Amino acid sequence: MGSNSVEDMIEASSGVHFSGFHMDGLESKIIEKPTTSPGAENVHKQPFIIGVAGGAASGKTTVCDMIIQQLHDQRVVLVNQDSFYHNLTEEELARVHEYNFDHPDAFDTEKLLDSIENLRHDRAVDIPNYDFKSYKSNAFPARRVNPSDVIILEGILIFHDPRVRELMNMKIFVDTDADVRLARRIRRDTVDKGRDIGAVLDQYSKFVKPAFDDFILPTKKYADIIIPRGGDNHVAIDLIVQHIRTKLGQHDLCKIYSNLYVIQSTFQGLYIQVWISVRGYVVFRLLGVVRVWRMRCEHAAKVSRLAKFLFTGKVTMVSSLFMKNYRKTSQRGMYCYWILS
Ligand SMILES: Nc1ncnc2c1ncn2[C@@H]1O[C@H](COP(=O)(O)OP(=O)(O)O)[C@@H](O)[C@H]1O
Ligand SMILES: Nc1ccn([C@@H]2O[C@H](COP(=O)(O)O)[C@@H](O)[C@H]2O)c(=O)n1
Repeated sequence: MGSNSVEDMIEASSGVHFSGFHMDGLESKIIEKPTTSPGAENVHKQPFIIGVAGGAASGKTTVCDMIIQQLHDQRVVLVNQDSFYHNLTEEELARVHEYNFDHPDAFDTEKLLDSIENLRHDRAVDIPNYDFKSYKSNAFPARRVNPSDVIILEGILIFHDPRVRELMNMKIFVDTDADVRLARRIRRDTVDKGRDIGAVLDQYSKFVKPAFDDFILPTKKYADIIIPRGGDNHVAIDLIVQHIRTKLGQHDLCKIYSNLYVIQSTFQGLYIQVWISVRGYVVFRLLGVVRVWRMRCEHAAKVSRLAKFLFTGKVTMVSSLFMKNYRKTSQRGMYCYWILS
């Protein structure tokens, strides 16, 4: 029996309204906890925040650019941790070769947090344009950044502060060999920044390498994904982009319905794999295709019975869970609460 005919039968028998929302590749995983349950129209839309860390010249910016290019149908902004370097005092400027730009204290993390908080609350922010030559964050006009669907936070120590880390929906660590990073750094700092090669090597051995070992490498454990070879790793980047798209699908639902849960499937190989409940609406995955069915609770019982009939035995637990939930719950809004409790 083809999937369309099954869906048609279910739709015909239950009188459900098919919203037409597709989420291919939805995973069976809890993805978001509800906090409040305002009406769908009033729910504040939260951006999907991706953190990209890794050593200097590991290819973080390159990886971010590739991700942004591939996510061309999304509104994405890139916020670089470099923009939040503290301005140096006159004294520090006079002895700049003794300044450690690779230490967590070199960054104004409070300002970074403030900017992200504003973006998360739909407010545009001005991100400083850091100048590596003058060591100033106010040498150029700031960049106006508008709230977006996706925010990418990139920087050597972007995983260092737990408050920043906790804002991230996905964490990526770009893992490139130290000798490759050093070779790129020498070229970049001498050619692009006009620095003396002796000073570049001194800075590397005095600050960059120790800080990598002490502060950057220890944050690798927070990464959800580690990309070896940075931008050369097209397979990893393709997979990440695919994953972001999937997550954005789920995330969009969570943005719309604040009390949405995706529940863990324990019935491997079943046709109905994932059940999500949204304040009286039901979303489920049927025959490998994820569809959002909008139905009232009274229709849910009919669909449950039909599913049980069609997939005899296979969906007993799901449907009984479903029925039990339906019977126990008189208020529509309580539906998903019961499933997880
Ligand atoms: N895969 C690569 N192959 C060759 N050069 C690269 C590659 N990735 C990055 N680079 C170069 O290395 C330097 C640092 O890359 P970048 O992406 O800016 O790293 P990061 O943001 O980690 O400092 C840049 O000059 C960039 O052009
Ligand atoms: N005035 C400065 C500020 C920073 N650096 C170095 O930049 C590196 C971080 O930038 P990436 O884009 O490579 O992540 C870091 O290692 C700092 O030492 C600098 O040299 N001068």
